[in-house]
Amino acid sequence: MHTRRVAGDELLGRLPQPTGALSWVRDGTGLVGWGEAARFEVSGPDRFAAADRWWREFTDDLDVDDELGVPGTGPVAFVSMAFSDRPGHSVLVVPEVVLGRRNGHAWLTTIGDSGKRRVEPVRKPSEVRYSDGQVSVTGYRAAVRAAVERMRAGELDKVVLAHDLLAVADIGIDHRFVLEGLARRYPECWVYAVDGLIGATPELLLRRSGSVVDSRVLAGTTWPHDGMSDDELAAALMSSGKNRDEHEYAVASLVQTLRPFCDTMSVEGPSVLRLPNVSHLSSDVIGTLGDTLGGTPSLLALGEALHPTAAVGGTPRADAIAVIEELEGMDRGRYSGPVGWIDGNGDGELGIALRCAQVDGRTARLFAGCGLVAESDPDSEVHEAHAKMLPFREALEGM
Ligand SMILES: C=C(O[C@@H]1C=C(C(=O)O)C=C[C@H]1O)C(=O)O
Repeated sequence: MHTRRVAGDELLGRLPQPTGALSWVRDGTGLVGWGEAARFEVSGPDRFAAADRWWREFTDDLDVDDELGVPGTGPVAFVSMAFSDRPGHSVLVVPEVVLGRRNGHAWLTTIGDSGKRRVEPVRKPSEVRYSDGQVSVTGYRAAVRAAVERMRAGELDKVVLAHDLLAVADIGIDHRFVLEGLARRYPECWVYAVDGLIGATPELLLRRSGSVVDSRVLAGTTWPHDGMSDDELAAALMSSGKNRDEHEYAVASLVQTLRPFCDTMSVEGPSVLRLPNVSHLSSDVIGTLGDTLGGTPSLLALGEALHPTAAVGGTPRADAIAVIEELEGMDRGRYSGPVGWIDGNGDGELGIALRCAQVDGRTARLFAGCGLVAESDPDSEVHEAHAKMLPFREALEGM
């Protein structure tokens, strides 16, 4: 395999075909890929370790010719892990072609003699119809109410419940059309696509660049309502005890899990991250990895320890997972699991797969969830989940 410097500043615009897009792009930088040189699928509680092992063996056998030698050059796999230990299906895809841009570098990596693909024009659907997914809005409201009762009874502190929505377009969905729409409206988010899971997430589970790791924790959300200005919404979010509690649980759980791996750690925040559809309380956690026996842990090994954070599971983690299994009543698939890319040195970026849908032909299954605490109101949470589905809906409809 070869990595070469290239000129040009397009990423998503270079994807040649309507399906099979691979993407991890934020504000014009990142990686896109196409073609499949290799694929690894796995499920179960050992999925992270199995994926890590497979990737190490795969890269050990490669003959790499890399002109640049920076994170994202050389061998790269796009990663999308299932939320749940079971059921669940996780996947690593090694593209035939990777196009990357970062820190003033642009590069093209190819495996074998591949790369030439017919370029098909991007297609826009003219009609999209929606219907209930596995969990309707009514079912979701009831599940939220039941979860809030459990928290008022002191059974747990926080749990994240989600529901889904089906969209059917009049033509096969062109992954590139959705990705371009998401990237245009959400430049602050990581716009991703792996094996049909497509979305724009504002939340970074973990990035590893050598010994430095960082994470963006989000929890505590508001959305435009009651004619409030953006500044009023942000001020209300910062001073909301309910949202600050929810946020604190998420930061504390991340720090606690990452600490054993780190020599130093710091937290910046919370501040308000403003997106077109919602605003979140946001904190950045930065750490330096310490040397454990045999070196520093890979991104996938760290992802295994961190997932699921309180942003998508809850607190305490095991109690929250049990409540999700009991009350949510759907298979999340890869929604709310880690998604991103890894390279041959164990570096890379894993976001949390939010604001997304699983796309298959003309159908997209959209997901959104909300962090619940004892003070949560079921009607507000229904509105919040609706607001979180807007990015994908608007991109699919071409708004
Ligand atoms: C679970 C989702 O989002 C998470 C829940 C949040 C909240 O409840 O405030 C905020 C950001 C995410 O951590 C989702 O978008 O589906």
